[in-house]
Parts: sequence; structure tokens; C-alpha cells
Amino acid sequence: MEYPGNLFVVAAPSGAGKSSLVKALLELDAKLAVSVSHTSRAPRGQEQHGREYWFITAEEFRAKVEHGDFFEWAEVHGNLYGTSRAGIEKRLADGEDVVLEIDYQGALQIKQLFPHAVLIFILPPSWEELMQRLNRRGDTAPEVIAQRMANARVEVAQAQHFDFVVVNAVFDTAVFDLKTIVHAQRLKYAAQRRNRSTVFRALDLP
Ligand SMILES: Nc1nc2c(ncn2[C@@H]2O[C@H](COP(=O)(O)OP(=O)(O)O)[C@@H](O)[C@H]2O)c(=O)[nH]1
Ligand SMILES: Nc1ncnc2c1ncn2[C@@H]1O[C@H](COP(=O)(O)OP(=O)(O)O)[C@@H](O)[C@H]1O
Repeated sequence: MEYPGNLFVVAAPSGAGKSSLVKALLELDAKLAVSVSHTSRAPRGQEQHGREYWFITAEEFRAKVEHGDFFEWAEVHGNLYGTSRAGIEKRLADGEDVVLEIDYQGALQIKQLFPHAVLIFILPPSWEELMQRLNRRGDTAPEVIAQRMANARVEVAQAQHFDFVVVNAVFDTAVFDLKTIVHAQRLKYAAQRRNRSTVFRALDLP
């Protein structure tokens, strides 16, 4: 499928800093919107229905799968997660840029559907630091942390299939790297279309 909007897909092992980085990126870039996924996982900490996720039961999730409501879905750490068509199709068709914060399985499905999607993988600076970040966040039980650390080994091995890898060591540097990728993609896309007004808009020129 080819839409005028750019689609960015950000994946990372749990605790690498993906949510914090995407949040910071959105604050810097008014032209980006994030898609809110559906999940069968229970809310964590201060999470709100419709903000971090649409929290639904596993049965409701399965019904949506049957109904063809998702562009992609996957089971991650024992829970179901999916990107609804309703969330992004219109925005992309209207030429707006969208970010998906999803796992590598979903990212690879999206690349099949949208070959022009830009896949970005966030790496932690070390396994030790990843463990510390999961512990510091303080909202995840020790056995869940152990499971996530084990899954992280499998997830990181998938980084080779992504277009970009960003190491989240110094937070602001990683945000800048993401911003640079977004900017470069807009310029590339505008150039490909060889359309003067599109190029000017991408550059923020009058
Ligand atoms: N495939 C897919 N993965 C998702 C979706 N939404 C979230 N995820 C991923 O599911 C994993 C677990 O997310 P979450 O439970 O919020 O924990 P976190 O990893 O600590 O942020 C992360 O890798 C998310 O990127 C989605 O719609 N589709
Ligand atoms: N560059 C960084 N340096 C130190 N701590 C970080 C950095 N990036 C994120 N964190 C912290 O690590 C924890 C996990 O970040 P979070 O964004 O929730 O990760 P994810 O969405 O990948 O699971 C949070 O407490 C966050 O504040």
C-alpha cells in the first residue's frame, strides 16, 4: 500500500527507552502522530485507556483479529498487541506522518504491507544498563523482568532487518538521531516525488 504520509516504525527490547524517546520526539515535531495500539495486557502504573493503549480482553482482541481490524498483530511477552487500521489509514492517506511503537514481529509485517515504511531499532548501550532501566522503572515484577531480559536477546538479533539502529545511551543524543532520521525521510520522499511544493513543505519553507 502506498500513502502520501510517511510511516515510521520504532521497535526495541523492553526497557531500552522506546516510549520515552518517541514521547520526546513527538514533543519536538508537531507533524508526527503516534498510533495507539490495542492490547490484552493489563494497564501498568499511570497508564490510561486510549492514551498508552486501548486495553481490551483477549476475547475482544481475537474478535477484532477475526474481523480484520488490524494491520498487524503479535503476541509479545505472553500478551496480544495490534495496530488498528482505523488508527492510521486515514492519517497516512491525508499525508500525515505516523509513528508506530511496536515489536519486531509487527515491524516486519508492516514492512511487507508498506515497503516505504522506515524501520528503526533502538538498542540499549549494554545488557547491564537494560536490566537497570527495567528495574528503575519500578512497575514490573522481577519474574517479568527476567522474561523480558531473555526475550531481549531474541529481539536484538532482529535489528539487522531494520533500516536504522539508534543506541540510546545519552537520551538527548538518541532523540536527535531519531529527529534526523525523520527529517531525512521527509526530504527523501519529497525528492522522490519531485514536487516543488512538497519539497518546500518538507523543508518548512514558505
Ligand atoms: N506487534 C505489535 N507490538 C506492539 C504493539 N503495541 C506495543 N507493542 C510491543 O509490545 C511490547 C511490550 O509492550 P509493553 O507491554 O508496553 O511493554 P514495554 O516493552 O515495557 O513498553 C513492546 O515491544 C511494544 O513495542 C502493537 O500494536 N503491535
Ligand atoms: N538514555 C537513557 N538513560 C537513562 N535512562 C533512560 C534512558 N532512556 C530511557 N531511560 C529510562 O529507562 C526506563 C525505560 O524506558 P521506557 O521508555 O519505559 O522503555 P521502553 O518503552 O523501551 O520499555 C525509564 O525509566 C526511562 O526513564
